[in-house]
Amino acid sequence: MTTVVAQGTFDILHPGHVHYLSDAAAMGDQLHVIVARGGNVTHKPKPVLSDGQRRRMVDALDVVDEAHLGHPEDIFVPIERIDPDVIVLGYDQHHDEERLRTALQSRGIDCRVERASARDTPADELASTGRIIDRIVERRC
Ligand SMILES: Cc1cc2nc3c(=O)[nH]c(=O)nc-3n(C[C@H](O)[C@H](O)[C@H](O)COP(=O)(O)O)c2cc1C
Ligand SMILES: Nc1ncnc2c1ncn2[C@@H]1O[C@H](COP(=O)(O)OP(=O)(O)OP(=O)(O)O)[C@@H](O)[C@H]1O
Repeated sequence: MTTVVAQGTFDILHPGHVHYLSDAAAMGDQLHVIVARGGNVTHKPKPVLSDGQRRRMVDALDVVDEAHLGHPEDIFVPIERIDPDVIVLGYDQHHDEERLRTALQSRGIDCRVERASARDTPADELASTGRIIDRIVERRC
């Protein structure tokens, strides 16, 4: 049984998220997803939706076995509990794979780090939370 972990903010689900999570699920038998706490999202605007709503929506996806809210302070606490064989990063996520491997080793966590593939977005789709919000502002405000 290969356990896989994916993680992200997942604010306003879109086909890019489905692609990432399907790719991650295909790398093992069981997919656990860690949903970032809004308070820890500092590299882009804070999520619009609450921590609980984002977790519930990810948990409802077919490819996901279980979605967990992230830890408020220590990102390795949920990893230690889930004990994955593989962590799959999104194709464009800012985390440095080598630094993550080193940090996992120093915590005594034995797991691989992989990257999901990118996806070509069809012309009629918006596969970006930021772009969906821009479209809403443009059309509804
Ligand atoms: C292995 C790993 C575990 C993580 N665990 C948590 C966590 O427990 N709590 C949290 O708030 N963020 C956690 N994060 C960080 C968020 O998921 C991070 O903000 C996310 O990578 C943002 O991605 P996005 O910009 O694609 O949404 C973790 C990141 C990694 C790489
Ligand atoms: N079009 C896409 N193709 C492949 N993966 C994607 C795509 N869109 C998002 N993802 C993956 O899902 C992860 C989580 O997405 P995230 O919550 O950051 O939303 P986002 O839509 O990329 O956000 P924003 O557009 O506001 O930067 C991303 O880091 C990325 O790896």
